[in-house]
Amino acid sequence: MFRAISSRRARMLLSKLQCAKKPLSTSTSPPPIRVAYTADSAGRGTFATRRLRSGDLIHTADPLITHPSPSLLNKVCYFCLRRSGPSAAPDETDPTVRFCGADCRQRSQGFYKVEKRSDWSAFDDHCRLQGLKYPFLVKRLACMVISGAATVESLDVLQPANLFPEILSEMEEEFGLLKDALLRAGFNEQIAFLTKQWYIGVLARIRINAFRVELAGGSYEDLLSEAAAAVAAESAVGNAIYMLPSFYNHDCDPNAHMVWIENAHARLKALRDVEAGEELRICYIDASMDHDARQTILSQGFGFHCQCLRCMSGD
Ligand SMILES: C[S@@+](CC[C@H](N)C(=O)[O-])C[C@H]1O[C@@H](n2cnc3c(N)ncnc32)[C@H](O)[C@@H]1O
Repeated sequence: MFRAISSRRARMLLSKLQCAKKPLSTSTSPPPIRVAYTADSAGRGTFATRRLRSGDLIHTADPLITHPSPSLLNKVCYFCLRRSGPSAAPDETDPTVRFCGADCRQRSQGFYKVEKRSDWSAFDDHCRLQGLKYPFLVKRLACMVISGAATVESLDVLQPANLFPEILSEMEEEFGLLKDALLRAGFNEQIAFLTKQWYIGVLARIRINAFRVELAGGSYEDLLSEAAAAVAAESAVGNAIYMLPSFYNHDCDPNAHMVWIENAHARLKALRDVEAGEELRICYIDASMDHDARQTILSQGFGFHCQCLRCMSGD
């Protein structure tokens, strides 16, 4: 039914999956899924290796890269995206940044030290004015690479988006501002990897693999601020890149979904009974939209024409 990935690709994928240095939580047993090529045009996908029941936790996943939504910067943890309670003190050197605790502060140390050395005002202002969120993930990855917390090739295994010439020219400005901020801070040899080609390659992967992190848990107070944030069109606490979840394909009537309770630590859950060998698919968009709206967003945002059973039935 599907082509298995070659052993060299499988080894590469495994090493990528293991590259997150310390997970937000640990799980010992391997997840009941495997990544393989689908029989249709969707490329690689995830398949159940045993029967799953509706509601089963398939696996959890920790992000490789996170970044808070720009407007919630002082309201969520700069590392794990947990909503900060009254006890979360702002960073001593930057009142706009908060860590939820010593662990997140310690685990951010490397990239944050690099980030703190640079003046990001031009880059940040440009992204905010243009309403861009993904360049913040590239900025964080670049700082992680410089600090040794991630490798230059961290995202290479993920599928890139096809970029149109207009988007490529827009990226040139962000790239220039990112590089300039790091050069001005005295990073020279350390940013030899930071070429326009690297920037575009990373952003092309982030565009179709980034998840909007929307927390399901929370107190009444959180719900109020969530409602306020939703009004301001900012219901997500941030964006994050995951490795294994990036291999889940889309279906408008999915059999799996990804949930976040308190922070960017994600849970992949079965939405109905799934047989061994069946492909697991999640819904990339708001499933309540009508057929035409879903098709437009999937085609413009993800570059594919959805041919799931729901779309084929015209629903
Ligand atoms: C997050 S990736 C999913 C994993 C990807 N198939 C791979 O090989 O890495 C998203 C991309 O997968 C493809 N894809 C996902 N769901 C699809 C579907 N239902 N039909 C066709 N292509 C799909 C599209 O190219 C989309 O941009």
